[in-house]
Amino acid sequence: MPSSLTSRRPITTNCSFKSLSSLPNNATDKKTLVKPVAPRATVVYKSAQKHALRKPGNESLDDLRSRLDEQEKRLSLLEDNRKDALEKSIISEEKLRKQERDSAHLTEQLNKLLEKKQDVVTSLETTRSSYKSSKIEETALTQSIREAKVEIQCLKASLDSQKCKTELFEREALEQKYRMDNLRKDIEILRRSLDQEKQTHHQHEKTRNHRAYSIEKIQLDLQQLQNELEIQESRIEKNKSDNEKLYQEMKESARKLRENEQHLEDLYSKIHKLLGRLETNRERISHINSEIQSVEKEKNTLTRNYEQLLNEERSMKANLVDISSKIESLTIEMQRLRFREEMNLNECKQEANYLHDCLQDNIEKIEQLEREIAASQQISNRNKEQWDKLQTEVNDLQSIISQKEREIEQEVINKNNLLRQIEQTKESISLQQQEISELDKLCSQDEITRRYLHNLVQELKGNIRVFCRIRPNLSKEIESMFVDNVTSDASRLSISSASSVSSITSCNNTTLEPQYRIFSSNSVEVVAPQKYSETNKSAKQHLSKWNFSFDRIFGPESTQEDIFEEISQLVQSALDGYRVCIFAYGQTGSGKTYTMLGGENEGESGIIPKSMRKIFSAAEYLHEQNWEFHLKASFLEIYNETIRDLLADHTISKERNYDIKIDRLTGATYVVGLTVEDISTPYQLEKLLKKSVANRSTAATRCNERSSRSHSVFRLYISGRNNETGEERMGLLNLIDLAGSERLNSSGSTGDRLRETQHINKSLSALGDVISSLSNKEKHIPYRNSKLTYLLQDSLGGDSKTLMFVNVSPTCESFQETLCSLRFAQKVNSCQIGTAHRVTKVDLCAGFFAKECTM
Ligand SMILES: Nc1ncnc2c1ncn2[C@@H]1O[C@H](COP(=O)(O)OP(=O)(O)OP(=O)(O)O)[C@@H](O)[C@H]1O
Repeated sequence: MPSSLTSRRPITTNCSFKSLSSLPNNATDKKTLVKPVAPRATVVYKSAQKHALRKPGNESLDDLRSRLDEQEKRLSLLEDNRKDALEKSIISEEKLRKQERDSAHLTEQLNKLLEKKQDVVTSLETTRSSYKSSKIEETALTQSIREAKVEIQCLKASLDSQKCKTELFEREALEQKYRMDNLRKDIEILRRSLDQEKQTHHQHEKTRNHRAYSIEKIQLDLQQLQNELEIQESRIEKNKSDNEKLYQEMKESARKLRENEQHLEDLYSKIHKLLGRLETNRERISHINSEIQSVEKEKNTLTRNYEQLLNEERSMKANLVDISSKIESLTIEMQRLRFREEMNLNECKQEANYLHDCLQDNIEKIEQLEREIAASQQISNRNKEQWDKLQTEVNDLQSIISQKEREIEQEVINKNNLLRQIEQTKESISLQQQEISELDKLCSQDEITRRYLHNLVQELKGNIRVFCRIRPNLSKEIESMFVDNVTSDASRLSISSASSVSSITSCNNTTLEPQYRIFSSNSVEVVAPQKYSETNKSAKQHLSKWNFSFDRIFGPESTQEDIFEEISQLVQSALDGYRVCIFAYGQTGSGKTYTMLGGENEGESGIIPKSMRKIFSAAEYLHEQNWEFHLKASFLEIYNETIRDLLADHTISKERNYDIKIDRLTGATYVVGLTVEDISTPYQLEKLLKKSVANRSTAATRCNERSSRSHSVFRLYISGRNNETGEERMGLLNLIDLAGSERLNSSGSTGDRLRETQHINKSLSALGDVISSLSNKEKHIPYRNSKLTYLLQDSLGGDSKTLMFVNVSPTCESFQETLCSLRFAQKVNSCQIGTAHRVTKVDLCAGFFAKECTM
């Protein structure tokens, strides 16, 4: 304490006096200082005085001398004692002086320490005052933060209320949208009901009154809807103004937030400054602490000095103890101060942390508020857009309503007109219905007559018929012809066409190449130079001629439709319950597959797909006459005299051995284990055909790169029943694409291909043999000579209808083959193989059809 410290100074002087007072009172100079050693000298002096009191005359000289020596000794002794005392006094004097110096030094140091303490106290006071001011600032800041918080809360509350309002608005907007949707649906329903009304209006006169009533109702509803729309509009208007207000409020709150933000930023900077000041105070305190530590160190050294001095000088001890106690009290005070300072510092730190946290919170809140403001702005924008949309929709709806009103008016006018028309139409319909029933009767009679006449025609034509089809030159063939003409064969002569009916030239218009001249629908003349003639090479004529006549000849210009038109009656026969067999014969590349299955392009479908279409449409037509048809199909190929199921998996079909059997009851042939699929839609049939075509074995030969080296047999089993008459029919349609007929030397085949060709030729000649045997009415028909004839035994007999297509290729290279094919076809054409019979015993046939499926 300053007062105590100031009172120390006089004490220091006292202290020095006190130390001196412990000395003898008269010992203020050197002479008096000798006296303390007197006791010993006094004893010597007293004994000398005692000797001197003796009587001098009574003593001897020796005694005197000895006494003198004694005296001299005593004197020297005294002198030594005196010297010792003097030395000791000098030493003690020096010690005292040193102690005095030390004490003066200590006093000086103490004074310095006191000064330093004074400084520390003053600095502490200034720190305290600055701390107080910072505390005041802090409280002010806390207050302002609190205020800011309150403001933020207010803003939050206002934002919440705005949010609520926005949500409310959104909900309202949704409700409006929902209502609008409902309105739209109502309008849609009304429109539909209007349409229905229109229809019913056309149908029944009775509903007229009801419709008028409903129209009125609709009009009323529309009126109501319009009113509702107006209400909605006013609501939307109100919402718009609310929205505007909300928008303004939001703007205001955003502005306030921005201000608060600014304020918070100021607060933040103040806190920053305060923290800086706190930091400097902390530094100062640490500095003071270090000083205190140094003082403490010094104090310790001093204490040690004091303790030494106390040992030497008791008088100083009390003062030193006092000083040390005071120093201790000061230290305690200092510690107390330090503790307080630390406390303050901790408080400051906590406060600063708290302020920092508050600041962070505020920043986060501000950010959140900003986000919320942005979101609410977006919502308001969206609401605005929705409102605009709703308004446009309302406008649209209004225009639709007005249009609908006009339409309704028009409808009312039309309604009366239509009513009149309905009456007229009704009358005409009743008349037409009468006519139709009459025509129906005539139709069923016609159908019976048609079938009878058709079969009559078929029988007259003969049950085996031959059609010849000459395909056109293919583009690649024409190209190669052109190249030949230009490059190598300049010597060729050109001749004019000899045909007045229809003619084609196969290669070019020269006499050196064969020509096919179609004179009528059933006769063709083949003209060729002698080099093409096998028998007549040495003949004098330049040209050889061959005439062929068939049931029908189709030239290269004939289309697939032309072909099918001619054979469609045969397909009809299959539906009528006959066994029909159509096969295509001819050399490789002559157009057999094209005729049976068709070409790759659209509109080139052949007999098989066309027949299927015909059967489905005819079955549909006959369904009206109570006929119910069931179709089943199988597709097989005969390759190297081995049967393969084209509807079964390739690997299974390859491994299996398919045997042909004959049903003894019906005489029908069937293949054991062959796949027979039920067909109920044209799509199923199309799928089946695709599958079988993919499975069909093809191999490349020199003659045709897509040459099919097997006979393919498509069999369609048709069973029909008339539910009214109970009549039953069972037809079978065989559509066969035979393998290419080639002469061994022309095909150039070797190895496997040679074997294939041999098998093909063998089976084709077996077919010829069967036909000729049938024609000659031989007892034994060699059906078993090949798998093909054995399989077709039931369809090549007298009670079935057979049609053979002889396909002709017009190329020069194929001429010899063509000639062979035409000759074979001519032979077949000359055969007469009996009259066809319809199969009507369904029960028998059912067994026949079921066999292929099960065995
Ligand atoms: N009438 C035709 N009109 C147009 N092109 C045809 C005609 N006939 C056949 N062709 C074409 O001639 C080529 C050979 O025909 P296709 O494959 O039908 O002969 P193919 O007699 O079945 O031969 P293969 O016995 O080798 O199977 C094919 O490209 C085919 O499109």
